[in-house]
Amino acid sequence: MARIDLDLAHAYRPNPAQESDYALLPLKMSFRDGGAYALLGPSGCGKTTMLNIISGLLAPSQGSVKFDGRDVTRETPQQRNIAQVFQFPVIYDTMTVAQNLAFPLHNRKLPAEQIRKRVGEIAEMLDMSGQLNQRAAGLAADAKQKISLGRGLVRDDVSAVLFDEPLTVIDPHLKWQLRRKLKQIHRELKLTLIYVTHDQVEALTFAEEVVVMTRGRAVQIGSAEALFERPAHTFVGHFIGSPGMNFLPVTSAGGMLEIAGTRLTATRELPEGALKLGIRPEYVALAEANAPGAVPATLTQVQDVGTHLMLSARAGESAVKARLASDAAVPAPGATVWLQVLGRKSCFYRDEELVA
Ligand SMILES: Nc1ncnc2c1ncn2[C@@H]1O[C@H](COP(=O)(O)OP(=O)(O)OP(=O)(O)O)[C@@H](O)[C@H]1O
Repeated sequence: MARIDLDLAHAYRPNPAQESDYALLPLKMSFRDGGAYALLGPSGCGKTTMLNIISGLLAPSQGSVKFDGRDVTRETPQQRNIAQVFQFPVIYDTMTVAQNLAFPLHNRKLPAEQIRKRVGEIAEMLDMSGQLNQRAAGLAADAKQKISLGRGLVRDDVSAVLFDEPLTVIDPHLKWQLRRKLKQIHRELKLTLIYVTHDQVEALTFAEEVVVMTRGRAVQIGSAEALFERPAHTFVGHFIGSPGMNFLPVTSAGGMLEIAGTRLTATRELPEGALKLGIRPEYVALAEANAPGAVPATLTQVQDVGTHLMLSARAGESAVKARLASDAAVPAPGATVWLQVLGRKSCFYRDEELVA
């Protein structure tokens, strides 16, 4: 296993001049030895570019990649000792499940007994013990992808295992099971795992730390809790959560805040000037009229989604959502409600970056 340090940028075109010429803007970040990471972001944000630079399939146009302090920037995936699992199964159809799983170990010329033991362990973790002697050709797509996952995880001497949207071909129910399985396998094997996905649920259930990316930038690296509670960038607030964070323009002056036409006393020290207040729908509450930290809003919609109520309202020019208990007393759409938006859970942004 290795600690991985990136200090690089990448442009597919020569002589990049502006930000949009870069697939990855200059970044400096580290992946801890034995950590489970997800690279999360919308299509085109640079996830696969970053993964390919880590694996050695792609050399960065600037900067370096280090494994345990050693510069590996020009090394191939084989030299870096990387295992990879792709979107679609990469297996040998004519071999049995056991032979497929054993293949990376045979290549390393491990003793037969050790191979047999390790293949048995991995098959058990993936619930494939009963299929070891079946030919891969006859198996369904998801079983084949499980073999691919197993082949990625079978060696314990790799620097890291990289996954590029590995559950794409798996049906939703099994996907859920496999995500949990991968997390369990990580706890048992302590491999460094890096997992690319555009699905926040997949990233948040699998990884200890999630790297959130947008337009070639890694805007935050953090636990599910940190991304939810203290998004470092408005993109994270918006992208993580369902629905995402509410944002309201705020003017801060001398300890007072003007939010949606209402003047409120700031509950903590804030920079002066124009800011954005970010508050998760989970933390917006109904309040009494003129309550401290509350603003008036017009209720536009109330949805009962079974486990809770989702309120949509308009405060000044801003749309605000609030998630309330399903038995909350809520007036009909059109009514004025007071929404508690200031409190311990509020975050403040300037130029899209968290400032308080
Ligand atoms: N081989 C290439 N040549 C030129 N541009 C590329 C190449 N590969 C990717 N890009 C561009 O680099 C940017 C980042 O792409 P990348 O594939 O890394 O994003 P991604 O987040 O993995 O997206 P997806 O989930 O759609 O694969 C995109 O603008 C893409 O069009």
